[in-house]
Amino acid sequence: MKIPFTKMHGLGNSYIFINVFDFPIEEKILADLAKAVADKDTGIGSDGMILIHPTESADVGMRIFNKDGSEGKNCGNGLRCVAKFAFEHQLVDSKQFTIETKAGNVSAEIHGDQIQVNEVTVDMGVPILKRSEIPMLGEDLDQVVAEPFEVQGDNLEVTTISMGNPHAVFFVDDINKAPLTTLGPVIEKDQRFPESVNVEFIEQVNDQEIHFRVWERGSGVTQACGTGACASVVASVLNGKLEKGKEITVHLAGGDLYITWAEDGRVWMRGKAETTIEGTFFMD
Ligand SMILES: N[C@@H](CCC[C@H](N)C(=O)O)C(=O)O
Repeated sequence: MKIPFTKMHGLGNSYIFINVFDFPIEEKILADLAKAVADKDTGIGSDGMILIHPTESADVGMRIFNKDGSEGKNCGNGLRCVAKFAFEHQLVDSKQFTIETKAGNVSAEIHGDQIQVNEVTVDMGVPILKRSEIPMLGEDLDQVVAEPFEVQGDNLEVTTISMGNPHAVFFVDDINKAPLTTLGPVIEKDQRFPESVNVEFIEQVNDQEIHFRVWERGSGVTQACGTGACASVVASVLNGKLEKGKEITVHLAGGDLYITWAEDGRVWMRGKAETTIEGTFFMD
């Protein structure tokens, strides 16, 4: 099978995008296809795969698959890339439109024009805080903020947020010493998170900036995570480290995202989306 693809990234968080408006793909091969395209040696190399598909409920639909073939429900960097792709390929006819995800519909706005999309803003919706809806096991509190969390003998504090997908946020004094590759994979699969979890480490810089590193569920260390950046700003506000209603610059390994947890409860994300390769993937 010869599959046309576009490789895009948001701040280095890269996905292989397949436009299934033009090229329908059988459901049963999706997990294997995601693993195959993501493989850097025998495939293209990416953090996963995203399908851009027709839908009745929004202007365009998106499905995200992690590097290990598991399906996520939301992807902030992917949303900005899908918005750029849909606008540039005229799947939509205005700069503001809606995108369906498995976590619900969001709206996106293009900054730029057909020649150059500079940035995309996405209304990421209202974060979910209730413990059972993260989901996280334990007493069903309305929010889990700075809760003691013992892992491999380390006594940490966790704040959990769902942006349609689950995030466990930990504050550290020095981002360069965050236990990303040691505790990241352990926390990802911790039994307290029945659907596994994306793991973020945050260092507060001042009242407008944070440093951010992520171990993503199903993909491991990535250069950036849009939903994780949103979750981290929400977690910082809940811990009294940042103010609601202010735009926060999140410094990720791959660049900056601008996130606001607005007074009305909605989270806004603004940042770049870029195209790197177009081609054909050969699959047996
Ligand atoms: N990189 C993404 C999130 C992708 C999905 C995630 N790994 C999950 O399984 O929930 C982003 O930019 O938000």
